[in-house]
Amino acid sequence: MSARIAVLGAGSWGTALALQLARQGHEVRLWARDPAQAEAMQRDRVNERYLPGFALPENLSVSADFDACLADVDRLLVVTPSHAFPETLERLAPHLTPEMGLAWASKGFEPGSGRLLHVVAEERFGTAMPLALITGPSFAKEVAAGLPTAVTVAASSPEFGETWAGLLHGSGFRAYYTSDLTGAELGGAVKNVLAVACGMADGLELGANTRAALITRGLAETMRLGKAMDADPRTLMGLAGIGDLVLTCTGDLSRNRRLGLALGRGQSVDEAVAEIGQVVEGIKTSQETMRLAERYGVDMPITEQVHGILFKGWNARTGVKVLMERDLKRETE
Ligand SMILES: NC(=O)C1=CN([C@@H]2O[C@H](COP(=O)(O)OP(=O)(O)OC[C@H]3O[C@@H](n4cnc5c(N)ncnc54)[C@H](OP(=O)(O)O)[C@@H]3O)[C@@H](O)[C@H]2O)C=CC1
Ligand SMILES: O=C(CO)COP(=O)(O)O
Repeated sequence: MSARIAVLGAGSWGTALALQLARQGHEVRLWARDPAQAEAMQRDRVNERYLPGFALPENLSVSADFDACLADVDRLLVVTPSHAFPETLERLAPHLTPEMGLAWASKGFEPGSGRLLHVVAEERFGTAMPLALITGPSFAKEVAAGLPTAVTVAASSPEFGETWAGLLHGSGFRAYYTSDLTGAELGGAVKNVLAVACGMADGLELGANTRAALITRGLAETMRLGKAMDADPRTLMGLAGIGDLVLTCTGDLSRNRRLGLALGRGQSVDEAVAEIGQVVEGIKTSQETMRLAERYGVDMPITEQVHGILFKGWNARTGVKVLMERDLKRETE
């Protein structure tokens, strides 16, 4: 059944998900915070700034009027960068009802506290509010192009997970659902930090063995954190974990991987971020992941190196040496 859906955040991912929902026959209202951008998108029927080349269909409208976008909608989906998630919740609060429920597709933690976004939402709206996160290996450009993609919807109840999977599912886009919000959020956030590490190794031309080692040992440290935070390990072995980790560590569409590549080739963080011109979640997420690692007493050496390189002036080549010279240990501990 077709629904009226507000998508809040008109970057590359918000636009691609709005397109996918519109393809399924829903009436989609996309909110852009910049009035000039909203006007240009509504007029030219394309998101020239964040997702050029994909025509917006008639059943997708764009506006900078937040309240008008949310008036009388059946469902709403937040797709801002994670640092804007708490303020977006405050703005949407007067419109939100338990019948509507809250969904989001941002990947990251609350800045300054490291809290998972579902914990932030639960604290704001209570445990009766249905919550769902859309995550998994999904580059916006490929979804917009209609290339086959599989994601997972992690939700506070199987019914709400199935609802969102049903809204999105179709036209070569396959949506699974799960109830492990913690595992799904950890997988989607920490992989951005690990993609910076893989990009750096590739920028330094360290070869395919290094890349495979970083992906595998990166998964090991994510699983250690997941265990400490009661995530289901099967989630981290699925689309939200290894799936997104492999995509982001190896696919050059990844902004996090591209940041790493630039750093490995000797560019500064500021230069690289300016050149990418879009959100690079791994930067803030490296800080918050270190906060979580310390809070839960979990060893996360790759994350620690990325964080040190981004924030403390550590050297990327030295970082690899430090990782290689760690004490001998069992693989599976
Ligand atoms: N792109 C992708 O392939 C995927 C992205 N994601 C996740 O989706 C989230 C959004 O990323 P993405 O769309 O790619 O980012 P982009 O960099 O493409 O776009 C960011 C968008 O967020 C808007 N924005 C920035 N700050 C705020 C704010 N405070 N309030 C409201 N809007 C704001 C920007 O508006 P303005 O132009 O006015 O600055 C812009 O429209 C991230 O968490 C990302 O990890 C997940 C899966 C795939
Ligand atoms: O999350 C993504 C794909 O699943 C997008 O990754 P980047 O943010 O690194 O571009």
